Amino acid sequence: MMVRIENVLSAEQVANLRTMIDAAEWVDGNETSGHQSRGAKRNRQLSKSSEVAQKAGRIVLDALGKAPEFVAAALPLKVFPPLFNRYEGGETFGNHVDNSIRRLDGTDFRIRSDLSATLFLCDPESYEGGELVVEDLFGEQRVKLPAGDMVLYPASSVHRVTPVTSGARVASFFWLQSMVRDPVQREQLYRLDRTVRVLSADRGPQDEAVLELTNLYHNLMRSWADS
Ligand SMILES: O=C(O)CCC(=O)C(=O)O
Ligand SMILES: [Fe+2]
Repeated sequence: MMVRIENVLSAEQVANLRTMIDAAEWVDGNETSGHQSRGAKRNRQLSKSSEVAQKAGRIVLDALGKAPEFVAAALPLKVFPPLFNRYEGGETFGNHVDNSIRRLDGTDFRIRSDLSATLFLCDPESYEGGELVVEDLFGEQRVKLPAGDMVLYPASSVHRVTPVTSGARVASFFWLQSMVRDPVQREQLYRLDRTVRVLSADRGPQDEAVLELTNLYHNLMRSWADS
């Protein structure tokens, strides 16, 4: 399942983040590449150990925690500290897969990457190319979102970023482990949650059907979720 989450960051938050990160030191994006993706990747990243990256990452994490649609879709258990990337002058990230397990250097913090995410930090009109292309069995999904919006997509997918032929594409990207490992179960929970919210807005939270479906949601979570 691919999900678009709108307005994770406000325009003001995007502008503040950009001021903070644009002035920082950008290094070769292969700092965080696995063996397979190394040859495919040509971009820049904020050095993961830099203070600015860590501070900016905490701002993104904080915003994620306040984005109910993100929480409902991802059911996050552990989020890897967000990173920041930048593509310009023809830079690109060819077809690759994301590592299944990620460990934070020098710590025992480790996640299984169930979902990958890109949070866009610039307007789509400000650059050419730079589409995130995610392959699934149906074909290719092409994503290029307004600043402040993010896409969640299966970490199991082959994906790429097309060359940025003018302007610059700046984004935050990260991986997370979901409480619900199985993507089919996770999607059903998300659909049920959305339906309950629609019904609840219509009938009120005390409605008998709303109560029963809410109970069903939580009982499925009890069966399927790690916590
Ligand atoms: O820049 C993006 O949107 C995706 C980056 C990516 O796929 C990665 O770093 O593994
Ligand atoms: Fe990737």
